[in-house]
Amino acid sequence: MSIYKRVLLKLSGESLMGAQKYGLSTEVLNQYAEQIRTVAATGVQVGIVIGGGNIFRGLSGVSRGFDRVKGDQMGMLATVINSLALQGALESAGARARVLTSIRMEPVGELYTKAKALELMEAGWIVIIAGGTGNPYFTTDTASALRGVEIEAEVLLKGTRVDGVYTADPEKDPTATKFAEITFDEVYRRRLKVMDLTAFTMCKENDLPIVVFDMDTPGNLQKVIAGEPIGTVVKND
Ligand SMILES: Nc1ncnc2c1ncn2[C@@H]1O[C@H](COP(=O)(O)OP(=O)(O)OP(=O)(O)O)[C@@H](O)[C@H]1O
Ligand SMILES: O=c1ccn([C@@H]2O[C@H](COP(=O)(O)O)[C@@H](O)[C@H]2O)c(=O)[nH]1
Repeated sequence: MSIYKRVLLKLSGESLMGAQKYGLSTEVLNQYAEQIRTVAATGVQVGIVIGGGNIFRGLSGVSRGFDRVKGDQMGMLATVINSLALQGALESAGARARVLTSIRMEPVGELYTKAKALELMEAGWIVIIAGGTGNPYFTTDTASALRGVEIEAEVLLKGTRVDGVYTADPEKDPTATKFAEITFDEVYRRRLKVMDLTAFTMCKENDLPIVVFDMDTPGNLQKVIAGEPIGTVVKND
């Protein structure tokens, strides 16, 4: 059962490492693929954007002497590697998945357009949108907000390794408490780090609600799609 017709799922690149220090964990990929296959089988249209932090981030390159634009392009290519890996895991799980890229690179994937993404989703394909926004100085959080708004998703599902938005970073402050629901304005006021500000503002201005939830627990994606209150909902008043 789904309360949504179309969703944009943002997956953390860093989470794809699992217990490793770098790269891709087959176990995590297969676990994510199984959750996504299950919800897509209920008829909900699924668009996906994946981060690249398990491989490369442009900013970390700058600290090692890389040019920022080249570093960001390397980061965007890292998201393409992750997207192809997830596509493979989805196919192995028996799902139909296609990769569209924000930077032209056929035959790796067809160039992303809104029309192509909608055509595929309406025909039952899971669509993975790779390569971030295609531009440096952005993040995949911003890419997920942008693509979520473009494809007219009803919600941006931010699947991450924490189970919601807290009063402070729960990985640093054990006394932090979780919000079941919070407004965009309250997140600004409290300076909480839900997503980077560019991504966050894009969601607020276009009235795209965000659900932050723990993707590492099997079955959670299904629960979020069914409207169960397991994460944190961020929305306008
Ligand atoms: N107030 C807060 N509530 C919840 N999480 C918070 C908060 N402040 C900071 N965080 C941190 O945000 C992180 C989740 O962000 P995210 O999923 O974007 O990870 P990422 O490593 O940036 O992903 P990617 O690899 O895609 O760039 C968690 O590690 C969490 O500790
Ligand atoms: O639109 C975009 C998206 C991403 N990048 C670069 O890729 C890396 C990885 O993405 P994360 O969101 O950090 O996982 C990012 O650090 C940027 O360097 C980009 O340039 N433009």
